Amino acid sequence: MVIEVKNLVKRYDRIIALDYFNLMVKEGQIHGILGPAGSGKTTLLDCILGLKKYDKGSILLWGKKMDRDSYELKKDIGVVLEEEAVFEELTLYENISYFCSLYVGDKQKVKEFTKETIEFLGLEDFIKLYPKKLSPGLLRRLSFACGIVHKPKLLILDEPIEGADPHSRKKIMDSIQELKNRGTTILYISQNMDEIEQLSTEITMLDRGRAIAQGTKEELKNMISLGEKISVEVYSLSEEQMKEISQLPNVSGTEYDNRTLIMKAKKGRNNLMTLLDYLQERKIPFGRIITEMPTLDDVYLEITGKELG
Ligand SMILES: Nc1ncnc2c1ncn2[C@@H]1O[C@H](COP(=O)(O)OP(=O)(O)OP(=O)(O)O)[C@@H](O)[C@H]1O
Repeated sequence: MVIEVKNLVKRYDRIIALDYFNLMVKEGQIHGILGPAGSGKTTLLDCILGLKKYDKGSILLWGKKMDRDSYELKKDIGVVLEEEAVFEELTLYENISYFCSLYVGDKQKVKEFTKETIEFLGLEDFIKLYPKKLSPGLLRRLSFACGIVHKPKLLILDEPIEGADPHSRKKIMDSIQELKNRGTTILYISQNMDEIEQLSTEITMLDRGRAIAQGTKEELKNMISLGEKISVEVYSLSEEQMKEISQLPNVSGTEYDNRTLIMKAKKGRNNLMTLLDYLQERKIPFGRIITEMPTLDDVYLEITGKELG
């Protein structure tokens, strides 16, 4: 196990930021931590990195306890935070090289790793620029480069693509996937369900410091009763017809807005057929049909009663 967090409790006076929180991250996984603002993500990160003391529980990295001065452990970890932590007085090249030299002693290796990382993130054309001259997307790529240049075995990412343009987002997301393919273990902390869904092999959902659900995205989606969301373009529907639709078998919710009927159905076969049969029998004209499987937001909503935000 790469990360093992057991019954972690962290309080700030009366606020319980982590409430008997458990997490297991296996080697080679991308483990996503998904939770809204204030759910305890940053606190968890600080505790794992040994930057904050906690009240109860234990945290082990590769079976060892991490402290502020656990240098041997820290050199195997790369961290990329939401806020850029680069030096304004160093160029892009110098920043990446500096972060590498913190963990890699051999000067030739530092050069080699720096060059490799610059190519990996497509930063060749910007090596002489100072951070102030970089676009937000390039700055994100620079931060990411500084976090991975020493080839850590564990990469901890906190909202790593927040504020980046689509091109830089894709570049970073592809790099994360590639690092995983090369065997890096990744903890991906975010409020964004799409990023988590796209990358994670395993997901932990966090609500008020508690791990409310853990598993693969398929397992999480199977935990809830919602099976699918069917949207049908319908030009008009009476209240009576809406009521009848809401009483069809398996239907758990209906909405009609902007000429679109949305029917939420529990897991089961033929939900779409049942609805279309109803519309046809009543000779109600309809247009485009879209069926969607539950999203991680639906899972979060059903378990906590709140949206991810
Ligand atoms: N230094 C602090 N003193 C008091 N309360 C704090 C402190 N840091 C965090 N908290 C509280 O602890 C809880 C968890 O906060 P935390 O920042 O870990 O959540 P988060 O999920 O990272 O949120 P965000 O995405 O907004 O950063 C929140 O209720 C927050 O207000």
